[in-house]
Amino acid sequence: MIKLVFKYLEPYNYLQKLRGCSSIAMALKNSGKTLVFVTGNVKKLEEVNAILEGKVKVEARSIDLPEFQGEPEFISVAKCKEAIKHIDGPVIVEDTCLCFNALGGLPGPYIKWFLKKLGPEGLHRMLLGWDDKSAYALCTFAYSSGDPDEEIKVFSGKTPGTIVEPRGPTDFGWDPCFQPDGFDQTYAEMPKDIKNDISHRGKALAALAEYLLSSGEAKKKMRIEEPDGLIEK
Ligand SMILES: O=c1nc[nH]c2c1ncn2[C@H]1C[C@H](O)[C@@H](COP(=O)(O)OP(=O)(O)OP(=O)(O)O)O1
Ligand SMILES: [Mg+2]
Repeated sequence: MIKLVFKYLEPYNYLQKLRGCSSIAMALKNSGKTLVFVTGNVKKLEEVNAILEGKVKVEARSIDLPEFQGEPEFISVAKCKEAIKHIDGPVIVEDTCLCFNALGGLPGPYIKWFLKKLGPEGLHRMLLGWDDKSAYALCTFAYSSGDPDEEIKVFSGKTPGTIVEPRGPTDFGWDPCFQPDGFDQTYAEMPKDIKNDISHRGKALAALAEYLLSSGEAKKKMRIEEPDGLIEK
């Protein structure tokens, strides 16, 4: 009997659902083809490894991909097309946006440069003239099976929150100034497993894992197996 591990996606349940998803890990283990995550950001890699730990083995390749402009899906697909030039086999990349609602979604995909020049404190100050401090973090993964003729698939995760005065450790980007809705801690202050459970990245990876589990094509490419009893519908 086949069980769909990811039927719907609710906060707090992403990791629990991923934990039930060991067939992906088994498949990738047996496949000889490892899923390669191309990123130049070690903190992203840490989170991806923590979220997929024991389920999907991800091999990292540090390549500084171009910073494309445009809508998040376009950027992610463009990064993926660039990445598959360097990798033989299945590849994932992701692009992360931080979008301020008062600013029509900006900085969005350009957050990297705003963060670099202004820091988390400056990001908070950008909204001082606005009553609306709401924002959302958006993560867009793009997956290629490795076959350049095949369509690149996109998986997104979005977490709403508020831009606050920075609080907590400063080791990962804009985490200190983003407080997700329903929490009184910023991403930086909260335990890593809680962030990963509710984050833009956790949600996007849950959607990606669901696809890998349910897609016949991906299963064939990576020889994903579904042992009887592990999954049910
Ligand atoms: O969960 C996060 N919490 C806080 N900050 C974050 C997060 N995720 C990305 N960030 C930062 C990194 C970069 O300053 C910008 C996204 O830009 P983005 O192009 O996607 O990342 P990147 O260039 O560092 O790595 P990559 O080589 O995968 O493109 O936001
Ligand atoms: Mg980048």
